[in-house]
Amino acid sequence: MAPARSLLELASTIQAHTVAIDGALKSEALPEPTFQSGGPPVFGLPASQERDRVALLEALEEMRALLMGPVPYVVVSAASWIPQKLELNERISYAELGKRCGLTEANTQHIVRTAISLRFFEEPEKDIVMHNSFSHALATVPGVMDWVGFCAEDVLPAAAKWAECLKAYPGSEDTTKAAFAMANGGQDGYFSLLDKDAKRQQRFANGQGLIMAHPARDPVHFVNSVDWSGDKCPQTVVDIGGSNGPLMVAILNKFPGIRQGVVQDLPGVVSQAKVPDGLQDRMSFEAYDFFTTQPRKADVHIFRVILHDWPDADVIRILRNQIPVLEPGHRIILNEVVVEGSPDGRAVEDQQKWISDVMMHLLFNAKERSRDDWIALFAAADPRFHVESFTVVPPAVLSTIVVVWTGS
Ligand SMILES: C[S@@+](CC[C@H](N)C(=O)[O-])C[C@H]1O[C@@H](n2cnc3c(N)ncnc32)[C@H](O)[C@@H]1O
Repeated sequence: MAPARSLLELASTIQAHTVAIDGALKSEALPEPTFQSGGPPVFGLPASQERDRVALLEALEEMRALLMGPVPYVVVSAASWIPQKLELNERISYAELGKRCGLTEANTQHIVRTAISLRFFEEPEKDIVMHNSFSHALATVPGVMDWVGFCAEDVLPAAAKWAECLKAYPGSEDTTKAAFAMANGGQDGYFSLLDKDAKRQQRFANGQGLIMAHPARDPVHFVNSVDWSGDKCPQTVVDIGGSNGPLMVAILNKFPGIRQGVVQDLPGVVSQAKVPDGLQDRMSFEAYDFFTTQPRKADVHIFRVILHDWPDADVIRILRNQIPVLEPGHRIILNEVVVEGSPDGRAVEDQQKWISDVMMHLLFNAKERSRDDWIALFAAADPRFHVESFTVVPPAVLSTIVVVWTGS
């Protein structure tokens, strides 16, 4: 654990990074973030400032924690349909908003005032409510409500079952014994339940799209981390569990030498996905279940934030299913969080990784893995896999793990 900084040290760190961010906003003529209605909903800071933004958030979080003490935070999943019932700049009474949402005036007031305390909505005059930029973003930014819905309806009920589940199935690595399964009838693991529910599956894909577009997870970090210059550029690439294809689009745009890029996912996902204009002759989608033998030969098979969703025994099955199409020198490339030891005090990044670890456990009975865990898993799947390299360049949070097939 890094030593705590003094209040004055923190204040000067905050000052330095704020000056850097302010300078970047001014030099690019970008607006400042604001809570005011009509303000930009997303802080559109250039990617070059991501390190300053994270360092600033870390210093602020440390300062806040020091000043607040061990006060529990209460996360309120305010009735998620409310933001969509209000237009930008519209001012209405709680009674009218309640009518639109099918809630009583009093319940609406309780929920919205709690949300106001968390910086969503505002009350410009007594008992009148309107959007601020945060609540308007909930109603309008693509993927935000899908992510809120996933957290409220998939994650929270699982979280409520977690303690019971840990006692009922200690140490289980079976997805059908995860807290999510327990909260949903105990028959299916997460993805098999989603495969029977097209709306929920689409909600997950949209929410995931939003999260994966975050500057720390942007596909740009993957394409910058692979050495595919000149002769090293693969001809054929398959992205397994590639959802609606954001990584493949970034790959094909950066590497025109790639002849064919195939995105594989479950049938319900690929049937909704579209190849963007300009990539029709190089990119395609195909249905493939990675618990069956891989049918498609390629120079590179990618798994991006896939294997952390699965317990060790399932990962081993998934990896072995790829072997029939591998030739010597072919690569499997992972893009995954790598956790090392106990959190080292870099609060923002550590919290993201360890909260993700908890989510993997309660949804899938899976986990985030260390470098040694990944090496051991490939060795257990087949000793002919050689883990060649781990690369992560901050502000990326996902490591690129290159694995070479050495068998015949
Ligand atoms: C966490 S998301 C990752 C999506 C994408 N790779 C990315 O980087 O955003 C997991 C993906 O695995 C897919 N998936 C789950 N089970 C699968 C299976 N048995 N076969 C193929 N894809 C599967 C899901 O549909 C989902 O798109």
